[in-house]
Amino acid sequence: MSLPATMVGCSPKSYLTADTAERWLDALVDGLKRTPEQGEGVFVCLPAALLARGVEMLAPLGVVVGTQDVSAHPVGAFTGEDNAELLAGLGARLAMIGHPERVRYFGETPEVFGAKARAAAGAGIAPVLIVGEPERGADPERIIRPQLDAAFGEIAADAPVVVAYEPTWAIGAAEPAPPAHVVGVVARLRELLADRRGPVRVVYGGSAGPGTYAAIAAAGRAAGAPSGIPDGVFLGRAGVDAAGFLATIAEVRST
Ligand SMILES: O=C[C@H](O)COP(=O)(O)O
Repeated sequence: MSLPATMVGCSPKSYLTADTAERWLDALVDGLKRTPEQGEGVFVCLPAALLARGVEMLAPLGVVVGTQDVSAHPVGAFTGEDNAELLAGLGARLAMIGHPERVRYFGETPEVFGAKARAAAGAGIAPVLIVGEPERGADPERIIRPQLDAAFGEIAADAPVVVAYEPTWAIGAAEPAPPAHVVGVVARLRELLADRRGPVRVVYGGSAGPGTYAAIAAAGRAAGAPSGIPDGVFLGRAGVDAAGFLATIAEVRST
């Protein structure tokens, strides 16, 4: 599976209901249809319950549709689980793995993340690996290396992956991580990912919205560190507002 060169996406987490999801999808379709690129370079990671509808509405525009989770278990007697084969068959091309909210609220461990990455990649779904340090001031590399290893120990070196750098302290915060900090970590992440043989994209998430990508790109240019500029941004709350998501898509495309 290939990945777009630039990737700007949204995980609406569990903010949507049946009604608001329909309005959100309608607004995205409407906004994307007004752009020459339509859904190129755009991705969404939806609750599994919205996957089929999201694929139906967004995939024809070229949006890459994925999920926020994937079962670590195969097809079988695992009540409540959404196995990777099922998700892939419904059109999922991405699955988020390792989000701090999965750790905090659902007790997921690096072993679970590894098993989920294996299941996703085995079904042809690219894992979106969420990595980042838990506290401001912590050494990102010390935390990120084992997070990457937990997944990379389970999937082939040529499997496509998206790595979302999301420092936990910047998720659901008043503002994103400082642009210079993001540039430093993303540049190092690209070095850590250099031995991957398949497509790899690096995006930034954590209170991102309109203005975030432009600020990081400006910091990367000012530092003479183009490798520190991520391939896109990954929105949570700000993207639940379709206008905010569309504005961010336009910004990334024009930066
Ligand atoms: O996956 C998305 C991130 O957790 C970002 O969420 P946020 O933009 O609401 O901070």
